[in-house]
Amino acid sequence: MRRAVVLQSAWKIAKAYWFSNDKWSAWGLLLVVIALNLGLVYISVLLNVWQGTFYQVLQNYNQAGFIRAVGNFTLLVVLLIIVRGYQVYTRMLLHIQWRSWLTEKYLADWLRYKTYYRLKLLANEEADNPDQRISEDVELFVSLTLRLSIDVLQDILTVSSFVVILWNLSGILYLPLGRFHLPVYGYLVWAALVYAAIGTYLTIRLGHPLVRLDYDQQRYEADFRFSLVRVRENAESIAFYNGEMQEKKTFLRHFENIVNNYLKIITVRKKLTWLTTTYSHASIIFGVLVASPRYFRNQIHLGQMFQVIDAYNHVQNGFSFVIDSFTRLAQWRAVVNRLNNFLIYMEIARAEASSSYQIEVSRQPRRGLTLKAINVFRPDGYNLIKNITLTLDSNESLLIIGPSGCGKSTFLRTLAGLWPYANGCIHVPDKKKVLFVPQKSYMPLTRFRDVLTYPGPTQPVEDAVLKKILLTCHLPHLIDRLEETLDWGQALSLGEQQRVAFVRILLLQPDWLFLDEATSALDENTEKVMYESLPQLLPHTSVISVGHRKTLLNYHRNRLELDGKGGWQLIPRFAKPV
Ligand SMILES: Nc1ncnc2c1ncn2[C@@H]1O[C@H](COP(=O)(O)OP(=O)(O)OP(=O)(O)O)[C@@H](O)[C@H]1O
Repeated sequence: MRRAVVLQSAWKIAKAYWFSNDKWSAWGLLLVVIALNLGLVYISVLLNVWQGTFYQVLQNYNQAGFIRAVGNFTLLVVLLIIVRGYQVYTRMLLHIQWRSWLTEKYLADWLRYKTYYRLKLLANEEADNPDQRISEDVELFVSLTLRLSIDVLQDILTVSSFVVILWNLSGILYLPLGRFHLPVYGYLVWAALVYAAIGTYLTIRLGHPLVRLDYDQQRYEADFRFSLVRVRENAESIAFYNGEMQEKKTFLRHFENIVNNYLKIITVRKKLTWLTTTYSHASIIFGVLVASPRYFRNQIHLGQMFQVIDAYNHVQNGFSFVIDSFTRLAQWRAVVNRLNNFLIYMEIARAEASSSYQIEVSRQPRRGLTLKAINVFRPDGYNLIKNITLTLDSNESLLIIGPSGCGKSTFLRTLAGLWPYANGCIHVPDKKKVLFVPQKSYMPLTRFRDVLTYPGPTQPVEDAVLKKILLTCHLPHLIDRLEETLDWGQALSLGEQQRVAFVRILLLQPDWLFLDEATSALDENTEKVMYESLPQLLPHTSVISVGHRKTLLNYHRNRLELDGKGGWQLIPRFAKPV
């Protein structure tokens, strides 16, 4: 990204907080930090003046002046310690307030309109590892932005104050030019400026590759972490396949990227360290050398000589801000780039895939579900289901069947509003509860009671009700484990998890229920019990299922057959309701 674009993007990310509802406390805290910084600069100017006095009283063998100078020094240092402590405290307070606000914003954006799901469909590496963006990158952005901006401010203040001191101590230097002597005002300032400009230029040239390398390093680290997490999540499946060697290869491939990139980073860092060490050490003697002509001509005394050296160092440090902060700046650019891309891809994911893909959803007082000219596509544009039009009254049931890969699950995703690659019209009944149940339901890491009521009941569910439903769903052995917290997704068998999904259905009592192979792991008898419990306990619920098993035909009155080439056929009322 170009520099202007980086600044624009950083401003876009930062602006939201500084103009949010929290803006008054943010600006207030920032003002306090700035005031404390001003205080620190002022104290360092006083310490510089103190140096002049101190070395002069030493040179003059003035004991009373010496004792007074030691007393003043103690006072100044105590003040410095107190101000510095508060400066660090307020700066960190501002940091955590800003980070909290930004994290909440990113979390809300990521979860809004199912963006977390849509981002996965984009399958773009720029939108990868949202966990890293929200945890690490937000933290880095806040800490680096504060550090860089407050440091810049402090450096400008320091440089301005000490330039005045240096200017006053510089006097006029006469440069011999043939028979003339050219007067140079403030030569100590110009010398510092030229010295810092050369150092800055060299550092930028040398350190520039770090921007890309730091960016890649963060990405490789996140990919490596993610590959480890995947093995943890799929431990059993990998163990059955004896896939350890394959996994090891994947880990090492990701880790190799980390190492290779790191080697490139350390090569650049080595050169940069040579340059910055040379630069900072040379600057000490450079300051003395530049100030020495005036000292040896007796134009400044020893105290002023030390004052020049001290002021010179301050100005040097101020100018060399880019050098000291180069790696930080590189990191900051990379973080701004990543966060900006994340924002852009979240917006893209939320937007329609394209204007040709648009599902129009209207809510109607009628009780049935109507689909008009619905087309469902794969992301590559292949038309999975063409022009489907049908109406399903409430209390009806529909089974969707067809060969594997023909688009049954994708059709349900379209009806749920998750699938962006579709067009047509859907009229859905107004104010009705709708529930979609996938083949493998999500089991949060929480108490079993909360797993059953996920995503959270509007009213607490009584134990007696829970126990009764657990019995209905053939889960009697779990009745005594309601308070237990476990990784239930790992602990329960797939069949048990599917029965947990039925517990949720019976608790939620939806008006429209969509089941995507929700009984595929159950034996036929248990499947029968589950399906038969629906009309008995939820007589007003319309059920739409996807499945392969012939037995499912017994529990649905209508059938929709997909052929995988776009064709479909509705066979109404082929079976008796159970
Ligand atoms: N996120 C995706 N990216 C790319 N292609 C996808 C994605 N999701 C689904 N598809 C493709 O869309 C087609 C339909 O998939 P879908 O899961 O709907 O089939 P299905 O009929 O439910 O299959 P099965 O009976 O095996 O569960 C498949 O070819 C699949 O590869």
